Amino acid sequence: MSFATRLVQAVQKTKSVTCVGLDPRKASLPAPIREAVVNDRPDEWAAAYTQFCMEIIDAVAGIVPCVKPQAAFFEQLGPAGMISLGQVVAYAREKDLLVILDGKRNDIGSTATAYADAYLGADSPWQSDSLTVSPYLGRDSIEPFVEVCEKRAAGIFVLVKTSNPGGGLLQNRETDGQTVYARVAELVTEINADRLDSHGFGPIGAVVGATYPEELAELRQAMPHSWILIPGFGAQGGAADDVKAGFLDGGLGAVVNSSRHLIFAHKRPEFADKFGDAKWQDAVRAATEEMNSALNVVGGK
Ligand SMILES: O=C(O)c1cc(=O)[nH]c(=O)n1[C@@H]1O[C@H](COP(=O)(O)O)[C@@H](O)[C@H]1O
Repeated sequence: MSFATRLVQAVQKTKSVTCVGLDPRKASLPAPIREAVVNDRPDEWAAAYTQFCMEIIDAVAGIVPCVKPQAAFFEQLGPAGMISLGQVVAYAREKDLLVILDGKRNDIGSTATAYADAYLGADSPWQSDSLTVSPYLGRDSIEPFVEVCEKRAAGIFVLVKTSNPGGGLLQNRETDGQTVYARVAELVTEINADRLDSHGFGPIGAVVGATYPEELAELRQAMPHSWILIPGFGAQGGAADDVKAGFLDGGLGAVVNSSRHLIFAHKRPEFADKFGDAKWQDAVRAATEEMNSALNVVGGK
């Protein structure tokens, strides 16, 4: 079954469009996890990240469709971090969560094939369900991912309009009367066109930030066959009303990522007193349930 169809089913089963971002950061880890690191060694931190992410996965399994491990935080720890990333991906899949690996990879076509095989291929050591991909090397750099997606029923999310304030420098540039992000969206739609599942979704999703609600509305129209991954909710200022335009009629078509606001919820004033470091897992679950409710109100399934 294609990744897009599996995402439809996961959203319907969990009645949630929340994606929990797994972005472990040393300084923000709850005390019970941090205290296990005695000698400040990368392998100790890696074990802490694995423990932290697995407990988050336990807290949210069944109430969200997917998680998004951010490779950067694991890469910071070197080889031990990469082992941790592999363990976290495997554990999430074991718990029936779809994994969007956030690596923002790409390169010239022949190297893109290696990235595609590495993260999504049949013999991939990671076995991720999907991967975030940069479009700026052009169509021939995306096609190797599409091939692997078809072979292994995987998916990709192409960066179309990112959530950061500086993204517009290139993405909002106009050439031939069209913004660069609109051209990327057109490319995504072209590639999806003859690869649709029974719900009308193709394997090529798109990333559009919650911090740009007007562009999100425009891009929802421009990419009717894409799942849209919407990061920037919570810590970056995006709120439920900002992501409303990302959903198709019926509440499908978008998943909204939040990382810091969910995984470090024990530090947020509204959860700190009730849960604190000792019950940090309960804070993750409460914050995730709160996000689910907020998104359901604005039309997410
Ligand atoms: O591809 C992404 O997930 C992504 C794209 C984007 O435009 N903006 C963005 O914030 N992200 C990622 O989404 C996560 C956001 O984290 P929080 O700001 O803590 O919710 C980080 O892992 C970012 O790398």
